[in-house]
Amino acid sequence: MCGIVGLFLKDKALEPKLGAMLSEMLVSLSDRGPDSAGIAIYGAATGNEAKITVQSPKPDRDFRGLDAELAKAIGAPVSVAVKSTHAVIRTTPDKVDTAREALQTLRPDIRIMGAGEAVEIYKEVGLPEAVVDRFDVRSMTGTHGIGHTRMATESAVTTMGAHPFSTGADQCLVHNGSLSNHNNMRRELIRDGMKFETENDTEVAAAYLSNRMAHGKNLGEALEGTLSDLDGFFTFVVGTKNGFGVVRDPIACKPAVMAETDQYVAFGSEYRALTKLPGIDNARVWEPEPATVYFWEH
Ligand SMILES: NC(=O)CC[C@H](N)C(=O)O
Repeated sequence: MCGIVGLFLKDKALEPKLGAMLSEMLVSLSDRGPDSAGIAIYGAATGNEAKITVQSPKPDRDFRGLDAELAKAIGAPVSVAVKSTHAVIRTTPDKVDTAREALQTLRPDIRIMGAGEAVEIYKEVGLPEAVVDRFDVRSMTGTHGIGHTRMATESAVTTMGAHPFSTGADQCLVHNGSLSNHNNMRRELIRDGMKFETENDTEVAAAYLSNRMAHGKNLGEALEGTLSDLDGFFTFVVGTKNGFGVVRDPIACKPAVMAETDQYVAFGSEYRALTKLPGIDNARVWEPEPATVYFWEH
């Protein structure tokens, strides 16, 4: 099982409702995965601000005074917006790597969920409803987003094992399925400098795409590569700063449905995830083909 959703807006008028629509879509698939849930929301990048979403098992201790300590350590302005166990740290784009390093020393228990100019990632153990409430995702505005509710097949049920997995700036991925060559692929990617936080197969798929894009491929080309380089079952839904992509393995045994109108492109593991979207009755609705890459960019 596992339930995945994605929503890529074309109509700016819907942006204030992105969090509410994506939350509704994910909650409707709760029975596909009780272990953990997560959502990535992309807001418009301003070009002069970067965001690092972090998680702490002890938020009261770790987030208190962090803004001033981190600003001093990296020599740049920092703000910290706390939401339950997560916080979004904002600083200047050139300081993201320095800030990540400084965090390891200042707050060793903090985990990084993702970073970039546009993305914020919220994920925890528990059902979608609880996760969406805890992080007030329904009130979030944005241009596109992806979400996941997990029934674990690989690796422990932990915050870090929850999807979306983010392995590159503004990149993240959710997955329904299981990969059979992820250990070999992980070793190959580590040899090429990629870093891993978990034993999870999906993290390998995310890192594979980040690695290919770091080598100059665009999102569509990187997704195409999964069809020859990754073995096993997969439906992937992927977000980048401006883009949104979908690919299914050649057998495509995991359910998937897409809908497109003038206002949005939407993905759901099942049609019930799409039923509340505006104009769905007149949308073009289709099952994405096996071994076929779909992607959209703003
Ligand atoms: N049921 C699934 O699709 C699981 C996805 C992935 N293999 C995981 O364990 O997280």
